[in-house]
Amino acid sequence: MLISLVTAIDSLALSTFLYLLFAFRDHRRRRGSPYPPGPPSWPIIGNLLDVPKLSPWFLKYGKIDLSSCCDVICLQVFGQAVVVLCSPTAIKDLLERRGELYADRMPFPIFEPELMGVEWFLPHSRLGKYWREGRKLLDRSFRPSAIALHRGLIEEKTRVFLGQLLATPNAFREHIELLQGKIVMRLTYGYDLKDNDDMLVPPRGVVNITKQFMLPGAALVNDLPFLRHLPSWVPWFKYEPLVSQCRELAWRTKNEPFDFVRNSMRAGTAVPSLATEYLQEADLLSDLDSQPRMQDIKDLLGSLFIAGSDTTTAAMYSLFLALILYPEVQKRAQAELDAVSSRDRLPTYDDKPRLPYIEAMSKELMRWQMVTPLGPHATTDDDFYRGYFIPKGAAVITNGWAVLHNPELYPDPEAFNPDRFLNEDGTFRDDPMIPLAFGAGRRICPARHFVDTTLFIVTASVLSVFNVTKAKDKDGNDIPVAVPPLESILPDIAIQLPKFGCSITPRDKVAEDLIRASALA
Ligand code: HEM
Repeated sequence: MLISLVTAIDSLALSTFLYLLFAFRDHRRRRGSPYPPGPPSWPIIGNLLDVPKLSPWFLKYGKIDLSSCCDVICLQVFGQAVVVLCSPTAIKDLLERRGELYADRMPFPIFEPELMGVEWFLPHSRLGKYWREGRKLLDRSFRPSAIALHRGLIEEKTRVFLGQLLATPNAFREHIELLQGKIVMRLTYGYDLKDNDDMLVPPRGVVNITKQFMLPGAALVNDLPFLRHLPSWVPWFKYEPLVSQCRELAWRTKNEPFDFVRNSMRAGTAVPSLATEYLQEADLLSDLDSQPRMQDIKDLLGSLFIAGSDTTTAAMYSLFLALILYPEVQKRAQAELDAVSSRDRLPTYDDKPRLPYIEAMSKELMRWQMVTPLGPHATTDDDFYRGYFIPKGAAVITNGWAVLHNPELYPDPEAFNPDRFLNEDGTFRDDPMIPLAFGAGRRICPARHFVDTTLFIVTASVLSVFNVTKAKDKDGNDIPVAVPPLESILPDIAIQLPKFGCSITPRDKVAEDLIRASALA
């Protein structure tokens, strides 16, 4: 009895000592500055219970009054600081002006090679040689002047897409997925996808599994990394089957298409692509198995489909939702298109200067159902901002949704209204805030101009030949469709709208003939 009392007193004394030591060191490091304000927290777990489980983060932390001082919020989860930036000023000040300090990513122990095996995925990779060299290559390949080289590819695949919409309009969601897959696989590997199962099963599987483990609190091993050393048969390790499955899919994601390129290069049949370009430049042609440079290029290329699939298909999917909900927008866009192309050809990217409304529509798409509302960065050193302390290793989340849905900046923000991006004389008005849809700072999406171009071409092409309206029930009545309430959207890295139906019909015989002729061209 006496011994256990002594042990209890010892433990209490030790805990108090450690707590005071930690508090003292923390205070010295903060130089007396407080962390940014945030909700009250519990001991040890901190704000774990404040991490939204059912509704997305941007909803909970996007309703903050941006005119107040609380556009920088701090939560603590198991001692990990999570800073949420909710205003353009805070995002610019920190992610852009102090870019180097805010360009890291959070470690995700569950992504390590011996667990899920996706540590090579560039958007997750920590700062270092792999990221810097890979990022340099991507910035070059996706710079605005280089996109001109890819326009023909986007237009070609979009024509095939129109043909598929004509043949099986009800499968429009699958056609969108295939369109995106075709564009990225051809661009990256020079590979022509045949259907949605061809080469795409592994990367889609990786996307579906990894996204389940990325939000704070989603996998205990991310917060308590030592848990990964426990054997996989320990009962709490309930996600082990998914983890092993992901490891195998991740291996196939980067190796299968890369082997295709390597074999076609050896056979002299390779189609020019990012893969052939990077390999030629790295002077690896004489030794196609050279390590580790080869490995880095393989990893970088493998990242592209994963990074671009859910995101771009979600944006295209929201185009169809906007078209059925806003028929007046559709009519105006078609009138603009008809004036430019006289309906005897499909529009091309070169028509853009004369299609300001279509350009405004593609910008509004990125704002309206913003696909990636949270860009998670991490700090590489301690920082002080407006008198607050932001520690080294803090997760820094840019709440782009809060900015792009702020009613002071975008009145009636839930409405799809391309007029936001038009001047009074009808010319297109650029908006410096819209790139937030692609993140901010050094990790901003390198493919943003490519995505802009794709959305423009797809929007213009679809509207020039199709009418998109609500689907009908068996009695011929419109099936109602609504924008899903934000509360119903599950937390995800890229927001996916729930499935909805629509009727996609050629505008007339002229349009139908044009689709058939272009799909064959
Ligand atoms: C609608 C389509 C897309 C959206 C909304 C989007 C959005 C984003 C966002 C928010 C980030 C993180 C930015 C940050 O941390 O600040 C990102 C990173 C990235 N995206 Fe995209 N993206 C899209 C399409 C694509 C496509 C088509 C590709 C490639 C073909 C791509 C490649 C990448 C890569 C490689 C990164 C990692 C950059 C880095 O960590 O340095 N994205 N994207």
